[in-house]
Amino acid sequence: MVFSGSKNTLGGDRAQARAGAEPPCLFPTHTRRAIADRMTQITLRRPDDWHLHLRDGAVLRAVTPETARHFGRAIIMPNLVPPVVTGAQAEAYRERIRAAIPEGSGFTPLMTLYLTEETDPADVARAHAEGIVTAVKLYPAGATTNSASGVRDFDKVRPVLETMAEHGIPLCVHGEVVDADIDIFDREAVFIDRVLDPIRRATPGLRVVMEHITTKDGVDYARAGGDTLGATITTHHLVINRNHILVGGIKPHYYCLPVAKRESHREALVAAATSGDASFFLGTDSAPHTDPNKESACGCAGCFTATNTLSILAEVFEAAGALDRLEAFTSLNGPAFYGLEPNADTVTLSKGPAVAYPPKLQTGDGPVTLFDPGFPLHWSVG
Ligand SMILES: NC(=O)N[C@@H](CC(=O)O)C(=O)O
Ligand SMILES: [Zn+2]
Ligand SMILES: [Zn+2]
Repeated sequence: MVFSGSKNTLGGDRAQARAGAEPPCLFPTHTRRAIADRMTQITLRRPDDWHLHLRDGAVLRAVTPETARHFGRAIIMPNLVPPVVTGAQAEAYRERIRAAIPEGSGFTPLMTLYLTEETDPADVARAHAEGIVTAVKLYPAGATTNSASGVRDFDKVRPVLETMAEHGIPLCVHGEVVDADIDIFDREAVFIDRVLDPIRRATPGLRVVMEHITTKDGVDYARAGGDTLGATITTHHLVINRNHILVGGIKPHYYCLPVAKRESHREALVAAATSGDASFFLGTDSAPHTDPNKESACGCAGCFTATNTLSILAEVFEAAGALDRLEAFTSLNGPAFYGLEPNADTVTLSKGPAVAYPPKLQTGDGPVTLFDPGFPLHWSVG
């Protein structure tokens, strides 16, 4: 990562800010201004998104350019209707995505298979060996959007998981139990104890990504999990807690799964994302639903963040005094976990007057509201 000033300059300023001291006026005004100006740009290896929903049809065509504009690669979620369950279906879906990528973009979709109790281990191994599929996605049946075909009996998928461990194919996990007697705010923590930990113990070597973690429990488990365990964190879970959804009237555009938790959990997520720890990397979980499907008596879960994610993340990292660790989270830790090189090219973020994003993305199926972080965004990309 290149700050337009040196890292030492930034570190020095931060140390002074912490000590409450004024920066010393050792430089003539024009030199000081030049240093300040240089602090307002950061150049990062081009980010990747390790958890993304592109959907299909008209929505796919509308949202793909939003991600392709800033990101080098993305792990594409397979929860279409019907889901992407075979290598052949993943290959066909990849073609539809490629057709929606704007001319001249270097964006690469990395495909996943939707794990079912009928998944054929040989098909998974073949699709991975042929470079069609990067990972396999585990949805507990009923846990989230389009998860009805997911797994009910985890013993039934053991042969697939063993094949994946053998071939180094990562398992991406939506980590929530679905038991009616488990409170929705506890479902992630209970999943770790009852499902995830037993799966990892039963299948040593299996590489697992805990997707979109929302709790301190998730942070602690991922941090202690060693080289075979990683965790993605979304943009929106770094910004909102459960009050944002419920206080002052129900806010459907802040409803996603796993549902945002209390503030102390959000703080644990920010601490993890900004720590530089290689266990944690960006997976936006940008999940477009059209407004009528969100603003409904039974609204869909998902926040659409592809368009403004990098601007929001720069604000979050700046507020945490951790702009120098943004690149690890967006661009380095993810490729390292997936055994890939970081992107060769870069993006530059510049700080200036507040950037205005249109509140909605228009699609052929209707408008999709962008996630509103609730604070002004001063960092723009490009
Ligand atoms: N995160 C969400 O709230 N929704 C996702 C599904 C998922 O990632 O669980 C979706 O597909 O809409
Ligand atoms: Zn999920
Ligand atoms: Zn998702």
